[in-house]
Formats: sequence, C-alpha cells, structure tokens
Amino acid sequence: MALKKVLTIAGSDTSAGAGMQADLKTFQEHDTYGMVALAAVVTMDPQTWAHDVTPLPLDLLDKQLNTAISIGPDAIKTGMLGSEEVIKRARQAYDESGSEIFVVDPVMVCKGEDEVLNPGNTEAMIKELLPKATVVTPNLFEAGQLSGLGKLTSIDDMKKAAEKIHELGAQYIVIKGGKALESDKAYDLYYDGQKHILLSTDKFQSSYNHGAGCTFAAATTANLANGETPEEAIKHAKAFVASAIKNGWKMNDFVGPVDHGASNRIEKIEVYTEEV
Ligand SMILES: Nc1ncnc2c1ncn2[C@@H]1O[C@H](COP(=O)(O)OP(=O)(O)O)[C@@H](O)[C@H]1O
Ligand SMILES: Cc1ncc(COP(=O)(O)O)c(C=O)c1O
Ligand SMILES: [Mg+2]
Repeated sequence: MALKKVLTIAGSDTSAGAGMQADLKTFQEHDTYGMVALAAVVTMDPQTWAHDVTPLPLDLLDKQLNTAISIGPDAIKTGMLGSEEVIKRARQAYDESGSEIFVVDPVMVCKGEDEVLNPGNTEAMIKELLPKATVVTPNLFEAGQLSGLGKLTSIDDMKKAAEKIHELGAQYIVIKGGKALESDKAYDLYYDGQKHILLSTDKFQSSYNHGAGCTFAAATTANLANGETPEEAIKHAKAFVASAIKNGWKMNDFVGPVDHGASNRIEKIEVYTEEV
C-alpha cells in the first residue's frame, strides 16, 4: 500500500533536533512519506547558542507550497511559521490541499529562549489556524497565550484553557504539561469538546529534550494520516516522544536533542489515561 503523504510547513533547525528535521525523522519512523515547505531557517551562535531566525522570501514559500499541494498531501502539520503572512499562507495551503487533517503546533518560543518570536502571531494563529485545526498542540505557555488565560499552573487551569481553545474552533486540543508543569509525572491534557483525558508517563530527564514538542506533533500527524482516531494518535505520539526524551543525548554544552528513533529502536514507554 502506498505510504501516506505528510507535509510539514515549518522552520529548519540547523541543529536538527527540532523543526522540520524533527518532523521528517518522525514521519519516517511512522512509515509515512514526509514532505517540507520551509518557512524560515534557525541558526545558532556557536559561542552562545543564541538563536537567529531568518525567514525565507514569501515567494519562495509560495513556490514550495504550490509544489507540495500539487502532490496531494494526506495530512498537513505546521511548526514555526514566524510571521502573520506565513501563518496566512499556511491556512490557504491547507484550504487548497483538500486534506482533512491539519495539525497545528503553535510554536511561539524555542526552548531555552524566553522571548516570544512575534506577538502578532498569536492573533493570526487564533484567526487563521485554530478554526481549521484538527488537533492543536500548545505547550503550557502557548495554551495560556491562545486561551488568553495567561500563566497556567495546574490541571484545572489546563482544562479551562482547553475549553477556551475549543471555542476558538480547534476540534481536538492537547495541552502539553510536559516539562513546564510542576509534577512528578509528565502530564498532557486532551479535550475533544466533551471529555477531558489526562495522559501521563513517567517524567524522564529534561536536560536533553530539544525537539520534544515538534516530535510529539509530527507523530500525532503521522498517526492521524495512518488512520488512527485523534485519541489514539495523541496517546501513541506521547509514548513515542517519551521514549525519545528518555533517550535524549548531549550534543554540546548548550543543547541535547531527543532521539527521534528511540521508540522503534530502543524501548517502548507506557502511557496511562484517565478522565478528569
Ligand atoms: N521530562 C519529560 N519526561 C517525559 N515526557 C516529557 C518530559 N518533558 C516533556 N515531555 C512530553 O513531551 C511532549 C512535548 O512537551 P514539551 O517539551 O512541554 O513541549 P514543547 O517542546 O513544545 O515545549 C509532551 O508530550 C510532554 O508531556
Ligand atoms: C525551527 C524550529 N521549530 C520549532 C522549534 C520548537 O522546538 P520544540 O520542539 O523544542 O518546541 C524550534 C526550537 O528551536 C526550532 O528551531
Ligand atoms: Mg514546542
């Protein structure tokens, strides 16, 4: 059977733990055919590892989107988009694609960097992306921004934020408590408009977790393309990224990426679920 075609509209992380590199590696691990339309290139200062984001010219993004859409992706994921213009283009590309799976990873900051990439982006994501999102995968910070609730510190806060984001049009929401929520387990909250499900795994080391969010959203996209329900897709994506984090490794004095292949190559991790 032909592989499902999965397109990421995202940035390039030259260190290759996050961004479109994480997406492509994760798509491959899920037996899907990964494709890319590149929106920006992130480079790091070798001395300080400060991130520098260089957007690609919009006409070059348009050419890539035209090509990719003509191939007929079965599912589309977004990652770092960088500007309101690019967010609009991503929405148009999804509308034109005929695909019915749109996974929005609303990347606002890079881990280790606390400056929001561009505040106007939040409004554009709310207006352009959420109404079309099959699944949206904000981390704790991003969920606070999208919901307008600000800082979230508890599962109860996450439930309220998920309900707000659902009202904005996203069909399925998963808020990643993950590294940011103070807790003994790694919790994520799933909401489908009716029930809240708390997903958890053991909490593993968090020094070498670069790319965890991208990997989680890419795995969700691939699982949906392969026919899983949103609930299954997210649960399996969480197991996949938990193994990737457990086996994360030190790249240099600044960063350590997750091991995108760990779930298939090294070990499976169990995910627990309960309705809350
Ligand atoms: N230390 C950890 N151990 C296990 N799972 C984790 C850990 N940190 C994050 N996760 C999981 O990894 C996924 C990505 O979460 P997170 O790192 O918070 O996202 P982002 O990279 O977008 O900020 C989520 O499923 C989260 O629960
Ligand atoms: C291109 C790109 N996309 C997305 C991200 C976000 O990565 P994470 O999966 O750690 O949230 C980064 C972070 O460096 C990045 O460089
Ligand atoms: Mg992220």
